[in-house]
Amino acid sequence: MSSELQILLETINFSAEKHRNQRRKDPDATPYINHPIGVSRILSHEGGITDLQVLQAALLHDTVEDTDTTFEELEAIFGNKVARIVQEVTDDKTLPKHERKLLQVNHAPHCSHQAKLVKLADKLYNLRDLNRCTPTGWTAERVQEYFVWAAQVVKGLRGTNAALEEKLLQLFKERDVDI
Ligand SMILES: Nc1nc2c(ncn2[C@@H]2O[C@H](COP(=O)(O)OP(=O)(O)O)[C@@H](OP(=O)(O)OP(=O)(O)O)[C@H]2O)c(=O)[nH]1
Ligand SMILES: [Mn+2]
Repeated sequence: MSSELQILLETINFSAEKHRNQRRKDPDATPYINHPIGVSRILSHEGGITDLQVLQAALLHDTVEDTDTTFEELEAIFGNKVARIVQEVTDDKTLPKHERKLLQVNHAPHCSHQAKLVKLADKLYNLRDLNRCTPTGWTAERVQEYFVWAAQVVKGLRGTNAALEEKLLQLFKERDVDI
C-alpha cells in the first residue's frame, strides 16, 4: 500500500479515537467523526483537492478545539505543516462566543491557502447539515443567523476554490442571505 494511503488511514483512525465520545447536535446524536470525515471528503470529491496535508488537516480540524488533543501531539505525529493548518482553523474556546465568531470573520482573509480550503469545506458541511435537520434546541432564527455569519466568513475566503465557493453561494442564495 502507498505510504500516502497509510498516512490517511492513520489520520482517520487518530481522529476517530479522539472524537469517540462526541456526538453531533442533531436529534439522532450522530457520531461526531462523520463531520471531519465529511469535510475531508468534500475537499477531495467536490473541491478536487489532492494535497494530503489539507485532507489530513480536515480530518483533524476539530480535535484540538473539541477534545484533549494538543498541537504538540499533532506536530509529533503528523508533522509541522498539518499541525499549523489545524492551528489556523481552531477557535479559542476560552473566549466568549461572540468574540470567537467575530475573530473568524476577521481572520479568514489572512489564513493560508490550505487553511482557507479547510474552512470553506467546514462551512459547506455545516450549512448542508443545517438544511438536513435542525440541531437540538436551535430555533429557525438561530439557523438563519448561522447562515448570515457563515456568509461573512466565506466572503473573506473567496478566490480559494471555485467549485466549493459556487456551492456555498447557492446555499446563501436559497436563504436570501447576501454575501
Ligand atoms: N450544523 C450542525 N453543526 C453541528 C452539529 N453538531 C455539532 N455542530 C457544530 O456546531 C458548531 C456550530 O454551532 P455554534 O453554536 O455556532 O458554535 P459553537 O459550537 O462553536 O459554540 C460547528 O462547529 P465547527 O465545525 O467548529 O465550525 P464553526 O461553526 O465554529 O465554524 C458544528 O460543527 C449539527 O448537528 N449540525
Ligand atoms: Mn468543523
